[in-house]
Amino acid sequence: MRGQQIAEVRLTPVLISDPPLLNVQGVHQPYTPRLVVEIVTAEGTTGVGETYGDTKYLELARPYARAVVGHDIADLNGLFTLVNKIGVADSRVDHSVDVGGLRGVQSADKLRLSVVSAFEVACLDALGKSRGVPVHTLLGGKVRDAVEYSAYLFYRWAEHPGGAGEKDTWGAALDPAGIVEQARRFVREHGFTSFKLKGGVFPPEQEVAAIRALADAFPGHPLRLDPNGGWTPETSLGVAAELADVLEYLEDPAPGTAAMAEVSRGTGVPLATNMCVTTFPEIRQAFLTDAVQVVLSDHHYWGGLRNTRELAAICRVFGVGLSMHSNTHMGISLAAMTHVAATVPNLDYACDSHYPWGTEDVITARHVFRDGRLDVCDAPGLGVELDPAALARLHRRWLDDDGTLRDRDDAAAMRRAPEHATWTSPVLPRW
Ligand SMILES: O=C([O-])C(=O)C[C@H](O)[C@@H](O)C(=O)[O-]
Ligand SMILES: [Mg+2]
Repeated sequence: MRGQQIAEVRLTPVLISDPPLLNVQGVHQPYTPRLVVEIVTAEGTTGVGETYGDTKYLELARPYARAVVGHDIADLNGLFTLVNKIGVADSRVDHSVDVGGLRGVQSADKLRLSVVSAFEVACLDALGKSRGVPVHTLLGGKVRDAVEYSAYLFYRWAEHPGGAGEKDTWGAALDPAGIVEQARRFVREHGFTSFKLKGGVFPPEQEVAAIRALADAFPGHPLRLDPNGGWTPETSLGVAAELADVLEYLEDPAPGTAAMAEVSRGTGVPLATNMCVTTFPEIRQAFLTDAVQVVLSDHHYWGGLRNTRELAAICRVFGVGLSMHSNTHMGISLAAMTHVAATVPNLDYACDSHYPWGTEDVITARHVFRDGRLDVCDAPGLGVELDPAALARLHRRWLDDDGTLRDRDDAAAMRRAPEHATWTSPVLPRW
């Protein structure tokens, strides 16, 4: 159908505000790069997608945007054939954990998948709009009417070094009492009933104390701790033993599949990952060695919504649980996450989302969590509308940036604090 062919692609990199959230690598920058992809069909339907906006993704997205012109939006498999023709510079491929994202290896394929995912989502959005059906229908239909998210708790500073970026009213959270207070606000404002604490920031005993404080404040609620590979297997086993009675799962306690398998052999606490299983080729070793019991999917780097469902099917076969990972993102991605999560029967855990930390968006109406859940939208496509003025404003910020913030680097952001002027991302495991 000619009308379904892609006539134009608009790529708009933006910088969105991000609070000073701490992790094992450092601290979030005041603004995070994201890329908005708009696909316009010959008949004039527009679909939107969102992905990482760092330079390494833009470098691929630009030639890819030219390559997909003339492509039929319904030919979703063909999007992958086309992206495989885009070369990736060797310098972009890195088998260590990247300094900002904490998302495991960066293979050429994974970079390509992170780009194609936004185009796949945009095509699904356009296809849904042109057929008058929601994206979840195009994925086979929803199996639930609401998707549950967990409160994503972070140690954080009150503000960015030098007062940079946007101000917020959260204040600092650097000890168990601060984390409990943060959790209470998340509950008040969004109704979350499960909690994840981003760890790897302080020595493990302090983070164990924070989880204990959460368990006391919210008895019986699911709790997770994620130090992003910050601990040795021995330390991980110590933490697992201390928190076995309250943890729903322990996320990436130790770096790499072999270390995770070692931890797994010594504890009954389920281990989750968004670091050692982030691509299809990594699944085999991890599952065969029982290194992980839960995979945190992320449609951005797994290559879109249909690949997420393929991952879910593999997890189902192996009896491995599925949850959802999140980096800083906007409402287009949250809509995409919710549509795919609605269609996966074995999405057994509340999904992660940074969204409640965000204050800026490119959609006209921000998503609202009720009782920690998002209703699954039945409007055509993703069910979100792009706000051109907001998009232009956030793009302006990207244009005005001298390049410092266009590539996420949590270690560099940390060095901007005078007391951490010599900070480098720690060699993992740190403790
Ligand atoms: O391990 C995880 O869950 C993440 O990678 C989520 C985010 O990257 C988080 O760690 C962050 O943004 O600091
Ligand atoms: Mg994680």
